[in-house]
Amino acid sequence: MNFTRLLSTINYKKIPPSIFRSYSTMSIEKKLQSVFSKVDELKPVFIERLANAVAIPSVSGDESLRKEVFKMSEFLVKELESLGAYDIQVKPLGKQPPPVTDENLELPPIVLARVGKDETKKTIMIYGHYDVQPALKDDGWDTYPFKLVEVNDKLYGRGSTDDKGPVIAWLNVLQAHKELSLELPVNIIFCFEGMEESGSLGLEELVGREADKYFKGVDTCCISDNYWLGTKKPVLTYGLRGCNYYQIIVSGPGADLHSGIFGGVIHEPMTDLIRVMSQLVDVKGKILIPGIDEMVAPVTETEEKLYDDIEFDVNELNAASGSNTAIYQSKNDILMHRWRYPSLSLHGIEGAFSGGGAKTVIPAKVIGKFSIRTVPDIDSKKMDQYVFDYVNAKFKELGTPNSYKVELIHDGAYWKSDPFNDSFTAAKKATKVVWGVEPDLTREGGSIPITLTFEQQLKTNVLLLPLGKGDDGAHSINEKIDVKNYIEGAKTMAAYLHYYGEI
Ligand SMILES: C[C@H](N)C(=O)N[C@@H](Cc1c[nH]cn1)C(=O)O
Ligand SMILES: [Zn+2]
Ligand SMILES: [Zn+2]
Repeated sequence: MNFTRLLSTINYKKIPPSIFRSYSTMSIEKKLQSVFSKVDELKPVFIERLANAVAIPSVSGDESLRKEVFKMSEFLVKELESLGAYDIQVKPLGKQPPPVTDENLELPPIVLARVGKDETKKTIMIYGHYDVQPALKDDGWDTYPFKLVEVNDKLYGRGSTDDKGPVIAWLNVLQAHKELSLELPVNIIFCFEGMEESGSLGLEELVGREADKYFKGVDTCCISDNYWLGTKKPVLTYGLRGCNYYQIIVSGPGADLHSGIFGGVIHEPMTDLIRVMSQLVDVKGKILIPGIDEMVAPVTETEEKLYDDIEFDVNELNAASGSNTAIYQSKNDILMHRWRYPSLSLHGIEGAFSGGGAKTVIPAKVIGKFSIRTVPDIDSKKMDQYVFDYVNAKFKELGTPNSYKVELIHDGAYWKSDPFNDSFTAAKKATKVVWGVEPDLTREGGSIPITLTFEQQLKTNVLLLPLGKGDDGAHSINEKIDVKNYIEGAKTMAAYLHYYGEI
């Protein structure tokens, strides 16, 4: 039975009014028992809802798929409407700023929605993103990336863990409450964006504009858009690295050329680019651009001790990467280099020959892409200048007549907070009640560009409540979320709302 048909079989009017009265005297634990049973009962519906979301290839980084990103926003609006959200606003963000191929490309909208309007209750702002990373079957996926496939209790598909799984899990929490006719213990404001994987363009300005309007009265923010550190233990997260993404454009010849005719007699753009890109970082991950490491905050004794309690080892890293390629073997080194030191990664070269076979071409124009993950206390603007100066100096050393340009595509700030506020307390209780263990407190190596803005603009704290495991393969091939994490994750979210509501 499809999801819409299943919903239509439920007659909400037939629920006796006595149910509403009985909840008011119930303990949180009793209410949660009902919610958990309902979540278990609705598992097939929840999986189908995620399948419908994954089927929309909402890749924000691919201009040709922008209409799919819009379609995904419409999908969310329909789901929110059917689950009782109100004041749903689809906020346009205007045109995508350069660098962009189509100057008229519209940014996907921000979807805002409210659930509950009880002034005696606290208000939680829940953020998630409905865009995904690119994915092609030919990248090496075992199955078509935009069809959710269940194998051995794991749900495979692009966005299953990042971030459609968690976004849909919040909607599942609404449905469980609705079907139980159980009032939510807090007011919720949803904020879903469609450009997170491409630098959250336009969102910061929107948050600034709406801070005292739509977001007025927010007590805390909760984001489910990262992952457990390993595969066994749930975590709560209090830090993120930032991300500044750059491109280097090199062009020379008027067209792609025959390497037999022009090889050895002209300056090749690709040779220049590779020479410069190879001088950005060494093979052990050391950033070669002067000035960046010098801005990193020193390690304190208190911080050093925090790593001792965390469950993780190099085998978990190797398992998640599917290799034995770790640079560091000790837990502390791995965690510090993932969480509190910057890293520079080379991502690709647009315009380079990348197919099978042996095409003998000299590409006329190539664009190298790389990013730097930033940490406290790196000054983002200063770092940009160091990058530009270094790349320009390296090109000058080449003495090439090819033209070159280095530019920032997007940036997003790092964020670090204190994991000892009411929101973390509620999430710790929720984790314990669902998973039976205390969560580890972690930082995340990835980035969620808008996090710091929420904290600053809404003058509140942010909790990261990840659902998926460290081996989910976010951004990689065969991305998945375990059915258990998806279902127990929804329970954890629900329990978090109830415990936060009672504080
Ligand atoms: C952690 C989050 N799920 C994520 O994947 N964030 C992206 C954000 C980003 C920044 N620039 C481009 N994308 C990431 O960390 O890569
Ligand atoms: Zn992502
Ligand atoms: Zn994400």
